[in-house]
Amino acid sequence: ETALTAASRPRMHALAQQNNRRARIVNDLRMRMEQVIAALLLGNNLVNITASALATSVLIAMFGEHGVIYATAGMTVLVVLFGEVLPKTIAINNPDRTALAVAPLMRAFILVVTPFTKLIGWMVRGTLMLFGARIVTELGREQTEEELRGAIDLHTETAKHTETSTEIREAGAMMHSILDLNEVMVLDIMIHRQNVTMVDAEQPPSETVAQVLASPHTRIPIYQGNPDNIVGVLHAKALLRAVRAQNQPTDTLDIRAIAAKPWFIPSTTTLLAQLRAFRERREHFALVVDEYGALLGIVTLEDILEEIVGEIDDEHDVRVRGTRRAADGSIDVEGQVTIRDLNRQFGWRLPDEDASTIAGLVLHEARRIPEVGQIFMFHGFRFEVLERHRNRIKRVRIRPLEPASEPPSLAATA
Ligand SMILES: Nc1ncnc2c1ncn2[C@@H]1O[C@H](COP(=O)(O)OP(=O)(O)OP(=O)(O)O)[C@@H](O)[C@H]1O
Repeated sequence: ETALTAASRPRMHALAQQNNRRARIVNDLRMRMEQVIAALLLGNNLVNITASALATSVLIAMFGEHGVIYATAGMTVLVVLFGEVLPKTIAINNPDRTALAVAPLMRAFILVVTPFTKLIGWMVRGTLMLFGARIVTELGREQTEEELRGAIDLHTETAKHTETSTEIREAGAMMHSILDLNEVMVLDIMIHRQNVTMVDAEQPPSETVAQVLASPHTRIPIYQGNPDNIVGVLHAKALLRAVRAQNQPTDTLDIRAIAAKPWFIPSTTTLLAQLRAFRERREHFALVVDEYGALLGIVTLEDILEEIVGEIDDEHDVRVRGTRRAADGSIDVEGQVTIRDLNRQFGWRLPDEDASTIAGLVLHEARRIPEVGQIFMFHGFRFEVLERHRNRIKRVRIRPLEPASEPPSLAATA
């Protein structure tokens, strides 16, 4: 029982995948732990009680009434030593090997005593139900994930002083990020609409060509009338082909006809779902909309992959847009920069549960529209509002506080 409980779940799973018969039996037994415990206890008690009864009767025959004391002392030592401590110590020190070794025999034994254990099972369940208790034989999804995260950290921790520790730490961070994909939404990582390069469908095509050439990006959304009304996504290569194929002046190009159909996705889509959608649709670019269909921003395949592997810069990419290091070491950040990007670039741990942009975080913490020049201190950082436009915070200066001067809660000064 000790070995079965302590054996590594991931390892048994991996062995079973490689067709290891014994590992399959271990997994199978673990699925019905209730039966295993009942069978083992039955066998255990049967052996212990029979041995004690025999020893007592033999020793009484030899020493008279004192035989009871000798039998109790002798059997206690034997049972505790050879029946409990010794086998459990072996099992706990080598759970995987022990579990694999005993599993087939244990399964056969369980089969034989099934009629009795079934009876015991009913009685146990009946009694538990009487007290309103629930029986859990396997770990839930959340617990398994916790266990997996713990295993990753343990692995990283043990490699701390080895030559490959940096690689292992990076690999550990990637594995955590993969597990996060199911929890993070596109809203948290998208490029906000204000930072998206778009072109007006109604402007002269030659201007569009100039804008596409000037942009570091390959896919440019086209809007008609106002930026909320996206009518297509222009691929730079499609534009190049059209320009090349056309003998007339560029201004006669039909930009809307060249553009691909826009693909809109809800902002609450998880990164895992979006990754799958990108692969299934063989697309790299999606427009993120809120529940009313209003455009919030864009997300690309690269943005999701960066969540796993960290920043991927290609020859045209710009480092986190909207951040600049000030002379005193603080960072000037545009309001629309996402908290996730900042945390990643500067190794900070600002919370991104209540707001996804830095302006949103300041508004959330300040609980009012702050004035320019106002300073806030929270989450171990000092935030100074540098620029505001109407109700929007446009620029903030951020500086990590010295650990000693970190205030316990929000403090605002005008
Ligand atoms: N039109 C756009 N406006 C603003 N940001 C964009 C635009 N297109 C892509 N990005 C952003 O640029 C980064 C790189 O994305 P991605 O590599 O998919 O596109 P790209 O910059 O057009 O480069 P590529 O030519 O490799 O496709 C991502 O963060 C993505 O969100």
